[in-house]
Amino acid sequence: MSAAARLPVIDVAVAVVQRDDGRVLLAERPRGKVSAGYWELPGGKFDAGERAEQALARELREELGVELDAAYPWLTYEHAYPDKRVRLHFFRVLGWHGTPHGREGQRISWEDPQAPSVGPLLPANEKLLKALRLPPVYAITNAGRYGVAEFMARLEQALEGGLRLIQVRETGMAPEQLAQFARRVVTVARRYGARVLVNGDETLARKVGADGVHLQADRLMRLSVPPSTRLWAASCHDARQLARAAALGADFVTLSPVLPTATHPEEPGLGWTKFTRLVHGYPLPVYALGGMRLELLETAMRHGAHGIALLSGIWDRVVAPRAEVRNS
Ligand SMILES: Nc1nc2c([nH]c(=O)n2[C@H]2C[C@H](O)[C@@H](COP(=O)(O)OP(=O)(O)OP(=O)(O)O)O2)c(=O)[nH]1
Ligand SMILES: [Mg+2]
Repeated sequence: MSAAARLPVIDVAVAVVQRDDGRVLLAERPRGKVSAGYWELPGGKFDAGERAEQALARELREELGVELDAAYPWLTYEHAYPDKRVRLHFFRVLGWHGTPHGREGQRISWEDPQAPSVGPLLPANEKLLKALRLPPVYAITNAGRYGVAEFMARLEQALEGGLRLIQVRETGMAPEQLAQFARRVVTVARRYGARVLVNGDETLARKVGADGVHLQADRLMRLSVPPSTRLWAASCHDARQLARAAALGADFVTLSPVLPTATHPEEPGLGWTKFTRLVHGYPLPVYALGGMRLELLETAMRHGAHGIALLSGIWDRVVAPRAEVRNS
């Protein structure tokens, strides 16, 4: 056992307070506390007998003078400092009242998680910022259903509507056709700053200039070394697979099937209760997959999901074009 593993773990509730414009509330650690001068997300240690949500509400009141109305559990991960280990229980704070201000004399600032202008941040927060850069919707291509030309039009429409993360998965295409299709998806995604993962094939992902690879669960379980692409994700269906993805350091996972799907309507799926149980305490962002519709995003988040993954529930939808997000 390493020295760090022997240190007791301190549970900490941490608030991800995000405005509609995506900016996140960061606070400077006050003078006199450990790591003074570092910037962090507001929060603090559980008091004896407190549950995570209670600690979160109390810390927001004490540190920022705001009352918590609604928070969804998000990631939970541990970080080892030289002299201690902390288990950070992150929550997305979606409702609060009052005006946040530094009640302990600390500076606070609403920051773009992509490029915070304050710092240094606590080293433990790096993973969190990476997770924050993942959008709420992950769309899986379905050109087999529409034909490539029609699909590309729908993809463009979804990108106009704000889609920023795509998985290329076309089981019916021959290799050359798939490569050509994946290239087209990457080209159009780039114009919107959207990221693309290719299902199952690292070599193809590199060849077409995609951001990474998305592995099926059986590949994940056989893997000894994680893919070296910028981004990688895996499909999980149970606790063992989730644990494996976490151990290998995936950027995110999908967990499925949550609800009955169009292709397997007779299968009940995990249901939200089991989904919540599986993702409770999990360190990586989880997209709920299976029977999802855009309307279910908030339900999924309430049950601990980072977001939702959609295969059919997105392309059928006519998304109103928003001229202002076009950056081609
Ligand atoms: N609040 C917060 N703490 C973090 C983050 N990342 C991280 O490693 N930590 C660590 C730093 C601290 O060792 C611990 C939280 O302790 P704290 O000093 O905020 O605790 P507290 O608010 O209860 O303060 P106190 O009662 O000890 O004065 O967790 C983060 O993003 N926010
Ligand atoms: Mg604190």
